[in-house]
Amino acid sequence: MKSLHVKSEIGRLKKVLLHRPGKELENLTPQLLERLLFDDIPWLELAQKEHDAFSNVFRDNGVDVVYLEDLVSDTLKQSDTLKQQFINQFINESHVVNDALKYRLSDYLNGFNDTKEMVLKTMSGIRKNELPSFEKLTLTDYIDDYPFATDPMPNLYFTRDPFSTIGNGISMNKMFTETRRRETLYSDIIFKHHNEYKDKKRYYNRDDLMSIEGGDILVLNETILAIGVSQRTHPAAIETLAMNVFYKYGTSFETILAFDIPKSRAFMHLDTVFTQIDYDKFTLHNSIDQPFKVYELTKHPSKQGEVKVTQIVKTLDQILEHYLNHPVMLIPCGGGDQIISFREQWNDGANTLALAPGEVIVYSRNHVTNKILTDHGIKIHTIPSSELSRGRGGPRCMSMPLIREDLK
Ligand SMILES: NC(=[NH2+])NCCC[C@H](N)C(=O)O
Repeated sequence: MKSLHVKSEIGRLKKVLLHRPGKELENLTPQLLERLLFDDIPWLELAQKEHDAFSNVFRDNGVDVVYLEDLVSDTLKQSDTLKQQFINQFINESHVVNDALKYRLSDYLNGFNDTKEMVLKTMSGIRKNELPSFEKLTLTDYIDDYPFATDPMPNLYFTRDPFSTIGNGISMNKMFTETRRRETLYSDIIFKHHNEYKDKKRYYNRDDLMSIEGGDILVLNETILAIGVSQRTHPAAIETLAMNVFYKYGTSFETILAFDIPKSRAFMHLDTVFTQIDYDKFTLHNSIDQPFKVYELTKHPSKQGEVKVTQIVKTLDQILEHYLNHPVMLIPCGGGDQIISFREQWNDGANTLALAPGEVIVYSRNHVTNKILTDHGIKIHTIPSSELSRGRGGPRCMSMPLIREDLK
């Protein structure tokens, strides 16, 4: 079996990548929330329990769960050089302001006997006052009272976004916000050096120019990708990915549908607008304006090596029916009720993760949407969500499928 294989959104899930939220959540303060893309401060202990319930749903359903922190530390344990290289890169990309602090950080991280503890420390953020022999050495130390030597990365539990499994390859995403950019250091090290994951085809790179995030990338089937043109994903990034998918690497993908969605946090990614729950059923954002502007990208029929772009303006169901070749049903979050829909959309009611066709993981708090799904014959696995939902992402955002079975 290949170590990466995802040719749909709904094929039976066999292996998934998660990150169990850690101390990075305890380094959130009201002052940092907006910049670190949170709306509230989750209580870590309960967030971890909720996350464990999430991972148990996978295990109970035959899905192999792997954790980001384990893959990274297994990779780094292979060689001291690699570990040092990772530490250096982490410090460089954390925008540490002076050399004295850089040396202290490097010593501190090298002082961990346990590589996984060291990795978790880079994720949680390092406070200046936890560095050994912290004393004021430089002008910055005297005057700058910012508490962190390196910022926490609270969004790491949204493993959907930093890289995306596409077929048997990946897109190593370039994150839109500075605060999420270092997250791809972890996936980068895995896909460069982990024995099972190294040397996979890369359709995008973290140092490419324009941003693209995994929440915007949906694998509709083995020939079609849907990608949101959002606040976070730039059209030029989609064009680069298209060139790589169509020409540079032989892949099965022939069409990319670029969905032009509103450029605002309320429509953060395409997977907050719709997710697939069955062959013919999708959830839908409660207040998206229709028709959609969608751009079809294909190999140019006459100009070798170029991408042909065709604009289509249609409703979402018309678009999906045309490309999937069968009728589809869109199920609006909250059933369209003015109050319920906004409330449940706020808690990612439309953001489901399929374990198999017609079987999805959802947040328990979105009980109205969940009931509608059940009424439509969908099997739902509910997970507790009072803390996890404060990061504004649902089950799809918190998971990156590595292997799905092909659809029949
Ligand atoms: N695929 C998703 N919709 N991810 C949601 C990520 C939420 C996260 N707080 C952010 O703003 O980046």
